[in-house]
Amino acid sequence: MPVIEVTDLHKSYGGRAVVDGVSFGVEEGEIFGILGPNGAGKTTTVECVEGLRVPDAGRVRVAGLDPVADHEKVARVLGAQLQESELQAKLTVREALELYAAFHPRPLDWRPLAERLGLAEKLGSRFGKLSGGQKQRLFIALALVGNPRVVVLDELTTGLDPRARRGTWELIEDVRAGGVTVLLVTHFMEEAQRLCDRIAVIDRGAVVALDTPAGLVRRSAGATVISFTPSAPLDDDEVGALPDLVSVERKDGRITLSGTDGTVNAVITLLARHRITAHQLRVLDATLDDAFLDLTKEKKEKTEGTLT
Ligand SMILES: Nc1ncnc2c1ncn2[C@@H]1O[C@H](COP(=O)(O)OP(=O)(O)OP(=O)(O)O)[C@@H](O)[C@H]1O
Repeated sequence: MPVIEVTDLHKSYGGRAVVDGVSFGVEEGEIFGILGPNGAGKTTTVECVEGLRVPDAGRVRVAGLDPVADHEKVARVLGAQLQESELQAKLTVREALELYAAFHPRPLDWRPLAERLGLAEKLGSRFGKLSGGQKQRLFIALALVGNPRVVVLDELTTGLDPRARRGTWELIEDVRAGGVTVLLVTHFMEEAQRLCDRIAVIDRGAVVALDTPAGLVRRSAGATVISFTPSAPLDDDEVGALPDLVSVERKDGRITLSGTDGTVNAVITLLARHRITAHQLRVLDATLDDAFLDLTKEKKEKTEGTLT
């Protein structure tokens, strides 16, 4: 049974549906990502999972519990990243960690957690005096200190420098290795690709795709791009007839085609048949970025610059 179940969730603000029939299930021990453009309804969805918002319709369960009706029980199994307004400016880092540990029956030892998140030097500092990245790291520590069964991380590493970001990814991988289920909202494709077992892409309040990161990339319309400068002109009709062709661009004698592996093989066969040499040949696989842009219907841009 999934540890998080969201079924046909609906939520409107002022008559405008921002979550419009979202369903997904997260298995125990999974890292499940939610990706989507700004305003897609991701935070609203996870806040319904956390019991911070009351759904208009639909069903949400965390470890079999209703996050609204069983809020206190859910709070014992679920750790969530706080919003800045939820912590008093005068609280020190140590006090915040001790306070949040005290809320839970079997908390983690907060000292190694603070050390791991680079907060050991800041234990005596007041929350209001921390930098944005230090606050963010404290929020991650507070989400984990209760030793939760499920942790919800909304924009986990936003505002962190690259070293802190990588350290946080390793921490989350270790947390998962300990059996914790992670629900992660992110805008960083590298983060989603590295951490997530499965990803739901939400656009305009609805799940438009749910798959593994590799599965999402495979669905991308122009999953493979081949670019080259032919030694002699290529016939338009023959290019247009290539299998699985998604787009063709010609610029300054260079041709860029997107399609599948089949398109690439057919181009190579076509070139060989006409004894045309492909100068500066480049073949690129699509990334999660490409899949995201395709799935959320934004204009995909594969420029010459990215290929050379
Ligand atoms: N309390 C509220 N009252 C009115 N509208 C709201 C409220 N909270 C969110 N919204 C609106 O609902 C929509 C979805 O917001 P939500 O925060 O869920 O999106 P998101 O996908 O998390 O976006 P982002 O990536 O920008 O954080 C947005 O248009 C937002 O302005």
